[in-house]
Amino acid sequence: MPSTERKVLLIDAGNTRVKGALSENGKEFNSVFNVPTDKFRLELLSPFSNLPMAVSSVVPEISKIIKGKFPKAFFVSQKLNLPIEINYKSELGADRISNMVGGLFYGSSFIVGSFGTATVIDIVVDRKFLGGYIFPGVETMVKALSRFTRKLPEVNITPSLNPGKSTEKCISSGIFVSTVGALSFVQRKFNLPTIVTGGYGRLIKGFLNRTALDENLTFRGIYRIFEINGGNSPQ
Ligand SMILES: Nc1ncnc2c1ncn2[C@@H]1O[C@H](COP(=O)(O)OP(=O)(O)OP(=O)(O)O)[C@@H](O)[C@H]1O
Ligand SMILES: CC(C)(CO)[C@@H](O)C(=O)NCCC(=O)O
Repeated sequence: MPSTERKVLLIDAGNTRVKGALSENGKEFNSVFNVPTDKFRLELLSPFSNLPMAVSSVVPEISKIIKGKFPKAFFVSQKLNLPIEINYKSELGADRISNMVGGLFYGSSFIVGSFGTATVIDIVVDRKFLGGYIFPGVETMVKALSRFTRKLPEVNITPSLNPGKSTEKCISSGIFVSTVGALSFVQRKFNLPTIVTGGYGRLIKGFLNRTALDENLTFRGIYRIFEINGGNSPQ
């Protein structure tokens, strides 16, 4: 079989951006697109329409349009056979499931920190999901402060834990400390190695101990879940 036929198109549809990557082995990931969620168009998938497709989506509209055109596309969900035991009273985000399964690459007990539109911290102990934390993502905090106050501007975040001496620096440090501080608190509580992913993961990693950065964590998990559920077998 030519190698192109074994490639899988992986899609991570988040609230701010939709990302696509190709992988042949679940270890290397070649980014093929990364677009704002409201600019996502099916044409982006046309060059890959012959490949199997595995999707993690937390955006129902994106799931719907992909399913409409590609009914065989594989979607990550709690209903699948998963290598992590999950007992959750709501529908757990597909990105959280994928990130935790991606985390198994590093061991069977860990913390995942995902810094997207929302910041999510999830705890896995002995391949069992213990629970998590969801709070506003870094950019979401920036926007919310500006939106709900009269005098606070939208600022760029500079990674610093030092107290600010201007409005801009106070907001930047405040949001940075609140995000790094939350993860640091959870690390102290659970004493587990940590994997961070998402836009601000790179900036945050440098301020924490026992923390690895994996920008492909979601793709890693999607691929693994696809594989475990026989996504490679002919239909
Ligand atoms: N390399 C980077 N350095 C700093 N900030 C970044 C970087 N990449 C993305 N960001 C910012 O981080 C935020 C989160 O980005 P990321 O792509 O991880 O998630 P997202 O797609 O925005 O979130 P979601 O997955 O929830 O849609 C975005 O607002 C983006 O502006
Ligand atoms: C928490 C987010 C927004 C993080 O992307 C996503 O995983 C989601 O929409 N989750 C659904 C709700 C939940 O996981 O409990």
